[in-house]
Amino acid sequence: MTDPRVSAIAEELLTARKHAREAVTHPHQQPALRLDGLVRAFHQGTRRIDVLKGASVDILPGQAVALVGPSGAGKSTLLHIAGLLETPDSGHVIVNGRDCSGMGDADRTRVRRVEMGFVYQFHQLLPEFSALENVMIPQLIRGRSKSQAAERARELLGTLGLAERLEHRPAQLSGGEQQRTAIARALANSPRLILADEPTGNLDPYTAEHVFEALLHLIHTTGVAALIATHNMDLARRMDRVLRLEGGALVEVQPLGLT
Ligand SMILES: Nc1ncnc2c1ncn2[C@@H]1O[C@H](COP(=O)(O)OP(=O)(O)OP(=O)(O)O)[C@@H](O)[C@H]1O
Repeated sequence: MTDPRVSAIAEELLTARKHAREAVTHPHQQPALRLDGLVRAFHQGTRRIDVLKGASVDILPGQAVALVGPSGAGKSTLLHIAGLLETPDSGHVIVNGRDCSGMGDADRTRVRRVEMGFVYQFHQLLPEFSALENVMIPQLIRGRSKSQAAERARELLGTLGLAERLEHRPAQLSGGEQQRTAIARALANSPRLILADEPTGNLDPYTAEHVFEALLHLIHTTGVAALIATHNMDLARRMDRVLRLEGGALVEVQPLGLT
């Protein structure tokens, strides 16, 4: 017989996914992220590579959105632009209703710190600090007190199953534990938007599954919006929406129809 706690969690997840899908058809909510007509080309010698040719999308709070496409399609380029690390040749990045296109460096950094969390394939945790400290640091930078930051870090790491690993340094954690710590760090300041580039790409399939489930659970329970680039079609089809980069544009595809 299924453990009732498992059934309750499964039901909670299904309801959250249903709401996230419904949000697509009830776009009265303000998007956490709007990409509007992004264009980006690179020049190499005399050669010009048109990577983005008018990529647009709205992502609503609580939606986990997969970003797929073949190698070289422009997924990382799009994430860098959405994360305000690069500027497009034209087009707009609108975060929680604010157009960030014309912002200077200081404002872009502030929006990144306050509104966004980043998860990369290689977690980039600070090796000399414990898991707890790694999750506290972005909060201390934001001006939270040490005790508040520690409380929030404990709560997040506990939710991710790392309550017994708080004092471990990255080298003393498994790959999956390191990546879960990185997810906790990304969520530490309660961002409105998570941007993730192959967040489970360096993990074995079993560990990847656990890390992905933890990430999905947090997206659906906190209401953060997430754009997650992945080559893993099994993971992509379990997200609320799937966007494929095709010919420099974003095309919405049906998760269940993915190959
Ligand atoms: N700084 C740069 N200078 C020149 N070309 C670049 C630069 N950055 C990216 N490109 C080119 O832009 C294209 C898109 O690269 P991008 O890394 O965004 O693709 P991707 O979809 O993330 O690929 P992958 O799945 O392999 O990570 C590639 O052809 C790449 O060579």
